[in-house]
Amino acid sequence: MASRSQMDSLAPALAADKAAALRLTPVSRETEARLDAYVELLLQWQAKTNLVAPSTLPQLWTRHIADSLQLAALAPTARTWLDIGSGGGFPGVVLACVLAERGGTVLLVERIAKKAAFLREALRVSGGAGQVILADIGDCVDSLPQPLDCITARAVAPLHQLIGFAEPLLRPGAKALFLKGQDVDAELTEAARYWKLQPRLHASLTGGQGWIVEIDRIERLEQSASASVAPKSAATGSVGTGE
Ligand SMILES: C[S@@+](CC[C@H](N)C(=O)[O-])C[C@H]1O[C@@H](n2cnc3c(N)ncnc32)[C@H](O)[C@@H]1O
Repeated sequence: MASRSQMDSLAPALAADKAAALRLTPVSRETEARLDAYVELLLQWQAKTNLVAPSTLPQLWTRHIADSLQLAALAPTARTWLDIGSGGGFPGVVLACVLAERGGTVLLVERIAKKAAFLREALRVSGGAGQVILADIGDCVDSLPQPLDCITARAVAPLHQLIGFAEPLLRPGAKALFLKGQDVDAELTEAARYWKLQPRLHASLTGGQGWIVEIDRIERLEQSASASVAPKSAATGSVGTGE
């Protein structure tokens, strides 16, 4: 566990970062309280289980929580969510905190037992609305409760693989929201070898080189094909217009 003095020395930076994050992605007092409980637990577990890159801890709220919260605004009517590879809880636990108030639930699929144990404890202390499934997503797609309204993933696998996981689950009216970094164009080009897509790209509210790839329809190509997806230059660049 992180020592008391380590946590105390982080407190001023975290307080400023939290204020910045909640200006970007405002939440209710109830959701904020849930997120506070989650953050406290994450800081306690961080020393024994590497849940986030240690260098990002002072920016925990902007780099991780606001990054996750922005997805809720892109699918405001979605009730049943699936987060693939939730790890330390991004975006899954954060979305569970939002959905506890909004109404809805998140399935958090994680294949590492220690992280799944953390996720269960995070849902317990925060009161987030979710369920943890300890499994490889490739092994449990067929047994997941359905229908799903929204599928998410961050930092889990290349886009073409995520699309492969999502394809059998993405019914009409549902969508996938994948958080991606600066290589999004290359990932879209690679994905277009296997899938016919019409993705929408949203620039991340949290800045940097982040993008959200929104996909609401996936067709498998019979044979490999050259790129058929829009490059980043055709992005909407807008968050909050996805519904
Ligand atoms: C780099 S971490 C990212 C965690 C979190 N999504 C985030 O953005 O902070 C990737 C996580 O995905 C999990 N993971 C990778 N492939 C997976 C799979 N096929 N099924 C379930 N979990 C997977 C790993 O165990 C790990 O916890």
